[in-house]
Amino acid sequence: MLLLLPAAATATGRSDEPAPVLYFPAAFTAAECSSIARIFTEGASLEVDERSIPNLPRMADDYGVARLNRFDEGGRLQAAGALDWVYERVAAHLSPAMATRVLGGHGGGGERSSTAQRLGSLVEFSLMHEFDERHSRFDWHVDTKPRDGTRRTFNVNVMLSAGGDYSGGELRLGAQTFPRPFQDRSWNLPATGELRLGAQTLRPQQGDLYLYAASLPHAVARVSGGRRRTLVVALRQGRGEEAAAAAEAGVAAAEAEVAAAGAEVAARPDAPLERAAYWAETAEAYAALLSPGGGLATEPKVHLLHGEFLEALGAPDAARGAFCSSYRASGEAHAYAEAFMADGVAALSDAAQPSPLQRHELALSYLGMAHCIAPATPELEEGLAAVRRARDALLRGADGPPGEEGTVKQEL
Ligand SMILES: O=C(O)CCC(=O)C(=O)O
Ligand SMILES: [Fe+2]
Repeated sequence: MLLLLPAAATATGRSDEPAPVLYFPAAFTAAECSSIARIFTEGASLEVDERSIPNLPRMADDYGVARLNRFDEGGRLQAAGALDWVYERVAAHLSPAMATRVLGGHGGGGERSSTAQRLGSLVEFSLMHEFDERHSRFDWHVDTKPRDGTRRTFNVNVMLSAGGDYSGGELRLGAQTFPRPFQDRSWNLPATGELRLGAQTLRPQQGDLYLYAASLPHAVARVSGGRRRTLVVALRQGRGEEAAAAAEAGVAAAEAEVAAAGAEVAARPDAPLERAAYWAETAEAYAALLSPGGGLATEPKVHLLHGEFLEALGAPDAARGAFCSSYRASGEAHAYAEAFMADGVAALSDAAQPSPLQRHELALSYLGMAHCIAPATPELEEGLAAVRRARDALLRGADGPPGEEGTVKQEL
């Protein structure tokens, strides 16, 4: 069944390369799901992954991971061919257009292999996720960012557990909605059934197969009981194919598009931007997801991920804007702005700073942050202007007006 979604394009007029989510209900039988689970429980190593993910300064670190991974250490299961039938099944669901989209072209020469072989050759790793009441969460995250060197492209997931095996544990995914036939299966579809980018809450049935870009934000909601198992296959781009793919997609055009979505992309000669078209799509997806109708505008963590994406892209100013949006999305913009403002005032008399100029620069960065979080705050604007004047006076030299620091503090 072909569900390649042609949509995100509408925002920019691109019609060829949507950020797709491919969904295939009942791609595996219950017995096959049990076989996959057995392959991993018997042949893979058990990893406990429990982490708290650092949040922005002053925000509580309440994002985290608590999961069990049955990891195919060193790709042993894969090398032994234990997963070949799984790759074959996945490949069998991909139309030629989808296969090209997910697995890339066959650039770089070499034998033209079957879709399943090609898929197998692009597996970065395979694991089985296990969530239970103790290992119950995997908060908003992405699995690849620009210039991270991973070449990760798509996540392939198979839901191995039956609905009655666990409670909670929905997959939240910033991606496109699915077409009408799946409307009755708790996809968050708009009533009209049109395609649009947004926040999806998926409750896959046992055996369902779904693929989505690893750069899109996603999260596993808390599992409140039972055991939830999923197969996770991480795909990457083939080696030596970037040049061919880039020539095809037109890197310059794609980079311009990324830039348009993420403000100025600073030159990063240290680490060239690979897969520009992939990141252009990701930028587009974030813009849509975080727009008022996109469904994720109120998720502080997704704004933070957006900021990290823009930072990695080389657009620090746009990244700062996204971080400020994260504070705003918390619903406590004022409290955060006030706290940064207090930091700014304190910086003016921070003895740890070696000079008055440095005290002012530090104060300006705090006040700038406060202003970015709460732009329409008159006293902040006045304070910022006052500190800027004092800093400029310091820059002009010793002939600046005396007592600026004191005056500024009073103004603030
Ligand atoms: O639903 C799951 O268990 C996996 C989701 C995920 O984060 C991934 O496959 O990368
Ligand atoms: Fe993930």
